[in-house]
Amino acid sequence: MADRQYQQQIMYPLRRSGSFTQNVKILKPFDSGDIKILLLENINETAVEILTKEGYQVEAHKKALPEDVLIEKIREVHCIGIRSKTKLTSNVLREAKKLLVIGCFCIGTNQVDLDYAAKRGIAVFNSPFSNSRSVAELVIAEIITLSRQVGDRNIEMHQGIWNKVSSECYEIRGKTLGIIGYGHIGTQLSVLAESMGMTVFFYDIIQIMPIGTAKQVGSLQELFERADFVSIHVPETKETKNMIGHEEISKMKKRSYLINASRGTVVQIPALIKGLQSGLLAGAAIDVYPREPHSNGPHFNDELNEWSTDLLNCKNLIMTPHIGGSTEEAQRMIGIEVATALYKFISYGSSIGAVNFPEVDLRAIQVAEEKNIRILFVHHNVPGVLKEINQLLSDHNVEKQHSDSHGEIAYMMADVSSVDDHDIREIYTNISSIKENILTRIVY
Ligand SMILES: NC(=O)C1=CN([C@@H]2O[C@H](COP(=O)(O)OP(=O)(O)OC[C@H]3O[C@@H](n4cnc5c(N)ncnc54)[C@H](O)[C@@H]3O)[C@@H](O)[C@H]2O)C=CC1
Ligand SMILES: O=C(O)CCC(=O)C(=O)O
Repeated sequence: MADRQYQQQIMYPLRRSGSFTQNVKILKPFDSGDIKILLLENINETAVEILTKEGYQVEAHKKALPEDVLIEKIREVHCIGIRSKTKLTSNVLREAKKLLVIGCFCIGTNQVDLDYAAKRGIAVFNSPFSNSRSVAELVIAEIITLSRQVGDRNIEMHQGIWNKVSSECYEIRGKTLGIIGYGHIGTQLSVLAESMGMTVFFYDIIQIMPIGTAKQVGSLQELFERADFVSIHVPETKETKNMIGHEEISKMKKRSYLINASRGTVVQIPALIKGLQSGLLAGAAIDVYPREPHSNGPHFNDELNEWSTDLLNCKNLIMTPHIGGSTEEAQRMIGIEVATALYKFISYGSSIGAVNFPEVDLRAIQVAEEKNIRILFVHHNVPGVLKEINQLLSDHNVEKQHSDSHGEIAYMMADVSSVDDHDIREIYTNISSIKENILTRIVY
């Protein structure tokens, strides 16, 4: 058996995936040794299984790591998987000398410095909608719970207090829901709310086709004037930071309800507390906070956020520990989806679905194409680079090539046939010496 074929079949026997046909060649990296993966924040077991089966070394932790430990560990790994708590700032990423790819096992990617990662040639993947339904269902539960003051009755019963009241307890049928951010979660919520007899209005910065009989409004002001319940489903951006403060809350209908399961920086909590204390708001539900603890335990206090005690003392306030997407179904789906994107990028170079990177892919190399190699080249997006690379490859047969750009960076994949083992290093050295090179890899 030829040496390369032997390595692929004997040394990498686990690197097989159900999504690949038998004729597809299992590729292995040139010159990067064993691939090490660090998974944090209790990422679902499905991801651990998929990545281990690919032959990678997987280290999984249940919690987020303190920044100094994170920096220590990130220096050694090719891939890191996180959820919403781990902050991958430029300070942290600067230390990541071997890092190829980041997997956000969630929807939000605001915890990662996406531009800095791209400039370093590090692709970032997320799971754009696998937990959307879970968030929407939680919000529906909260709308009913707030409307019936179930949270307060539950606390009282746990204290042995029987307090049977109907004052200010309502059905949700016939009430109006105002959704801010009509994306994956907002639209799911819209459908569920309408099926329970609510009228839905939404505000979004882009024009969106309404689902069912929901209607888009032109301003937040209009939404606040109409809505009995306001639920926020925007990403964390410069524009959404502190989006809801005293001024916005004062425009909401008297005795309305505010729900935030988006990001903790979107609602100014002191303004929310004031709205609840003054009686303007009849209740609120909060799943996300400006600062969230790194691990489970008794960490939610004034040291973490200075207003915690005031918030905890508010009436008809449901507080949950960022569990909008925390269901078995969502976590399983996210585990499969993100882990699959990660191994396809690491082993085959496909960047389809990356959030900060040009999306490039090539059809698979077949087992019969024994001497084919795949060049993966991330470079600065300036004129003349492709000419240079194609000159370097002019003595070889480029079977297929795909290139695309995203802002300042570009990514090229090229499959080259009939390359002898001793030529691989030379190709690698030549390409990675191009002035505009950010990151060159070869898999074969
Ligand atoms: N609590 C939890 O566990 C979870 C929280 N989330 C958060 O929810 C956010 C939304 O998730 P998806 O619906 O999947 O996102 P999405 O990207 O599908 O939809 C977001 C919508 O917000 C709109 N938008 C952006 N900026 C806006 C602004 N300034 N004003 C009004 N609308 C604006 C966008 O145009 C888009 O239609 C995520 O970015 C994440 O931060 C997501 C999943 C779970
Ligand atoms: O489940 C998580 O850790 C984070 C969920 C979330 O906020 C997201 O998907 O953006």
